[in-house]
Amino acid sequence: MKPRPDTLTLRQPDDWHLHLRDGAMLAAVAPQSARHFGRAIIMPNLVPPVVTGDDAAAYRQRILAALPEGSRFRPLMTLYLTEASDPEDVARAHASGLATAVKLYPAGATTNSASGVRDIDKVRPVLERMAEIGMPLCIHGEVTDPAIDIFDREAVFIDKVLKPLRKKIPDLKIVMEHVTTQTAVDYVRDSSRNLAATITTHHLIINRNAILAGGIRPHYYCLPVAKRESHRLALVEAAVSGDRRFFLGTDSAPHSDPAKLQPCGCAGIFTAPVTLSCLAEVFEAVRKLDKLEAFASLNGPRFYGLPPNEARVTLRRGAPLELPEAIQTGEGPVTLFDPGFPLHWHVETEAP
Ligand SMILES: NC(=O)N[C@@H](CC(=O)O)C(=O)O
Ligand SMILES: [Zn+2]
Ligand SMILES: [Zn+2]
Repeated sequence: MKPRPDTLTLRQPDDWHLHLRDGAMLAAVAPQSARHFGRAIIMPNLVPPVVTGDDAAAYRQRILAALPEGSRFRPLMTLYLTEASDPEDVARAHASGLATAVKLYPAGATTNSASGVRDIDKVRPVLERMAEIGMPLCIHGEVTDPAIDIFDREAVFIDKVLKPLRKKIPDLKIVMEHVTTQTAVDYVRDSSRNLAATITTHHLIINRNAILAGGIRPHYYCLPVAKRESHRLALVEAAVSGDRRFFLGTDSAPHSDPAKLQPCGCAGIFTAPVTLSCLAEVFEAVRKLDKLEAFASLNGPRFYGLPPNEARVTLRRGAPLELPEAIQTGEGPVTLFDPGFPLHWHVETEAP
């Protein structure tokens, strides 16, 4: 049997789905991602949302201002698709290099999605324009029909929305964000082109028992909600497979503890600081550490048509990490994702 490796050097990973928020929260969480990641696709679900090219330019400046001195972290901006989005504005923002992608939230599907899309036909001119110019669409893939069980909303979205959309606009490049089901994994695997999926840190680690068994645990509540164990196993299999259509999007989504610990608490799990250590444990457990670089550092840039990062990070096995339970922010404490097992992999990065 091969001895277990104690170090692993990879091209610096990127995060293809990240919430940085704004104001005091942005100031606290941006350095956490910038420590480990080269780039991140920045989610636009602020209040009010980042809709236009001008909104994205201003938000990008606020993100850059929140980074530590000398940081090389690059925020890749997305535009929040509304029924009033202007195809010309979207195309201009893409052509100038300001916006990397557009984000589709079905109205009401998740945190700050009220300005999202109710009728997908209304945004067809934008989507057709994006297909022409090769601009990817990132999708929160859940239906919002209250008659559909929350555990089925992703699978129903694939049938009712995604399949018809991909038939109508086959040239549109789509990322199904934060997939949580075997159904979604199979759908992506069966597609021939223009479709990929991000997988989060937490969906590789928890199933729905983490939220509900033995007491209700709001810090494990996110959307799409974690599913049963067989689905988690399908996600792990996809992530470690090396298949280029699956890559890391942490969906690190900080909310203050007071906002989470409520009779109706916010959805979102804050994983950015522990993601690389968690992933190393997950990949190692199935003896696929050699596939971590593809998942975290190579497949994402390839789908987005960008070069992988030149910098390297080294993961080194050591004593279990001692992590704070929460980070302090100007909006109150934000609890860190606890994977429920010790994290032995320490992250060493090249100095900026
Ligand atoms: N994933 C979540 O549970 N929450 C995200 C929104 C999202 O990505 O759907 C958030 O912005 O808090
Ligand atoms: Zn989402
Ligand atoms: Zn998200």
